[in-house]
Amino acid sequence: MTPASGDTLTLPKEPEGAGRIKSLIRVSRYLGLKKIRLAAVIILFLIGTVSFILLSVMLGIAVNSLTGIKTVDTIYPVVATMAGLSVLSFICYYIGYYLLADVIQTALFRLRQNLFEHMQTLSLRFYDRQPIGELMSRVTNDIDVVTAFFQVPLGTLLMGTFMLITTMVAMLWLNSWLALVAMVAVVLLIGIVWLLARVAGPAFGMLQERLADLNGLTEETLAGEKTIIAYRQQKKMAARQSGVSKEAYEVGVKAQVVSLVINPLTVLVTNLDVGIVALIGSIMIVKGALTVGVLTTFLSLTLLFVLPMLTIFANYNYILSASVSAGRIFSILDEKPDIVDRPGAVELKPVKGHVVFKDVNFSYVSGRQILKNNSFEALPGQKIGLCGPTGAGKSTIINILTRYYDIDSGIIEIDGQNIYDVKQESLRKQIGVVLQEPFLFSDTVMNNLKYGRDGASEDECTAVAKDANCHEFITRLPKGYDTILSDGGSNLSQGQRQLLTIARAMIADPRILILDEATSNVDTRTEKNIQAALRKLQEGRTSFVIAHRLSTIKDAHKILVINQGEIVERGTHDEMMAAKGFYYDLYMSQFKGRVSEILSE
Ligand SMILES: Nc1ncnc2c1ncn2[C@@H]1O[C@H](COP(=O)(O)OP(=O)(O)OP(=O)(O)O)[C@@H](O)[C@H]1O
Repeated sequence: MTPASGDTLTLPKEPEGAGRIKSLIRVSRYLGLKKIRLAAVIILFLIGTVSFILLSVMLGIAVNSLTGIKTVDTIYPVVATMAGLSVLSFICYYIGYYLLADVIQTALFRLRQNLFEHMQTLSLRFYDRQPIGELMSRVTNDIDVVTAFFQVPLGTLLMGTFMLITTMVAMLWLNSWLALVAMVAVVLLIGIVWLLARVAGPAFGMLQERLADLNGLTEETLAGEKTIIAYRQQKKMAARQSGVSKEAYEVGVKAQVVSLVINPLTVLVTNLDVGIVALIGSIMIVKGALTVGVLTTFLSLTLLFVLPMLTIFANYNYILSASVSAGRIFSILDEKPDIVDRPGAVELKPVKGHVVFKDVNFSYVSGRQILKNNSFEALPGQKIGLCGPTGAGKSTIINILTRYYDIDSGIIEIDGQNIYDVKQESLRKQIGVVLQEPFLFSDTVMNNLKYGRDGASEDECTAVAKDANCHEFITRLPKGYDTILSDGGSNLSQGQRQLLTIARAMIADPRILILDEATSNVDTRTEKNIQAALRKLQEGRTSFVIAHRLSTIKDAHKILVINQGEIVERGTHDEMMAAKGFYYDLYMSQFKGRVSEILSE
C-alpha cells in the first residue's frame, strides 16, 4: 500500500552555492583512486605546458636575435629548439591524456558502484520518500552529467590551469609591470563569471530537478501503459509530459543562454587585453624599457594566458551542471541507513518458528501511529491468518516482523530471541515471503529459482519445481529452465509467476513464511494448483497468511482480525463465526457478495 498523501518526505535537497563547489571537489577526489597515474598525468601536463610556454619565450629570442642581423644562420638553433619543444609538448600531452582516460573511467566506475551499493543498504523508509523516477534520475541522469564533465572538459581544464599558472610565472619573470597589465583581464573575467554564476547556478539546479520530474513521469507512464490505454488517458498523459517538458525547456534555455554568453564576452576581454598590452609595451619600447623580442613573447603569452580562461569558461556549463549533479548524488550517498544491526547483534540460529509480538506500536511517519499495542503469539508450525479491511495494517505487521521498518515500542521475539538483537540478514534468511505481486528477476527460470538459496543445486530446484506444480509449464517454455524471463517475467502468466515465487520460497526452506494474498487474480484451475503448492510450502512451517478472501484462511490455527491498526478479534474461524462479531460481519459480507456474483453469472 502506498503511503497516504502528506506522509511523503522528500529526498534531501542538493546543496547550493559553496556546497556545490564542495561537491565538485568531493567528486573529483574519486580521481585520486589511481594516485600514481594521476600524479603521472599532472607531471606530464606540467612538462607539456612548460614546453609550450617556452615556445613563446623562444619566439622572443628569435625576434631579438634577428634584430640588426643580415644572415639567418643564427635563427636555426632557435628554430630547432622550438621544434624539439613542440614535439616534447605533444608527447607529454598525448601520454597524459591516455593515462587520464584510465583515471577517469576508474573514478566513474567507483562512483556508480558506490551509489548502487549504498542504495542497497538503505531501508524501505528511504524508498518510500520519493517516486522511483526521481531516484532513477539521480542514478542515471546525474551520473551521466558527472561522466560528461569528467570525459569532456576535465583534461582541458587541467591543461588550462597549468597553462594559466606557468604563463603567469613566465610573464612575472619577464616583466612584472607588463604582467600586471595583462592580468587586468583576469579580474574582469572573474567578475563576469561571478555575475553569471549567480543567475546560471540556480537555473542548472532547477534544470536537474525538472529532468528528474520528467524521468518520474516517464517511469510512471511506462509502468502504467495498460491502464492508460484502458482508460484512454494517452492524450492527458502526453499533455502532462509536454507540460513538464516545457518547464525543463524553459529553465534549460535560461541556464544554457547565460553560460553561452560567456564565450563572446571572454573573446572581447581577450582582444582588449592584447590591445592594452601592445599599447603599454610599445610605449615601454619607445622609452627603452623593453625589447621588441620581450614584447613579442609577452603578446603571445597574453593570448596563452587568456586562452585557458576561455576554455575554462567555455566549459562553465559542464562545471556548473556537474557540481549540481554531484551534490544530488552525494545527498543519496550521505543518507544513513536507518535499519542497522545493533552493536553486538548475533546470528539468529535456525529457529523452530515461535513468533511473539508484545505491545507493539509502530508508525511509518512520526505522529501517525499505524499499529497500536499489537500482541499475539504463533506457535511453531501454526498457520496464522491476518484479515481486516483495506488499510487496516495487515501488511504493516509483516513489514515489521521482517524488520523492513523498525518499531516505535514493544517487543518482537522469534524462539525467545528479540529480533533487534540479531543480525538482519540472519533474520530474513529464516523468513520466506511470497508477495501479492510476484517479482521475478530478468534472468533464466533456473537462476530465478536459485535466488531462493545460495548454493541450491539444479536437481534440487527441478524437484521443488515439480512439487510446486511448476515443472510442467516450465518444460513447455521455449528453452525450458534456461528460458530468460524478460522484464520480471512478463512472458509468463500471473499464475505461473506466482507458482515460481512459491517454488523459490520452497527452495529457501525458511521456518517462517509470509504469504500475501498469493492467490488473487488467477483462474480457478491455476488457483487450485497454487493452493496445493502453498499447502506443501506451509507444511511444518509457521505461516502468516494475509487474506482478503477469508476462505483461504478458514483452516488457520488462529485468525487475527485487524482494524485501524488494532487486533480487534482473534480465534479460529468457527469460534469467531459463533461469536458473531467483526469477523462474522466481514465473512458474511464477503459470502453475500460471492452469492450475488454466482447468481448474476
Ligand atoms: N510506506 C508507508 N509509509 C507511510 N504510510 C504507510 C506506508 N505503507 C502503508 N502505510 C499506511 O499504513 C496503513 C496500513 O497499511 P497496510 O498496507 O498495512 O494495510 P493493509 O491492511 O495491508 O491494507 P491492504 O489490505 O489494502 O493491503 C495505511 O493507512 C497506509 O496508508
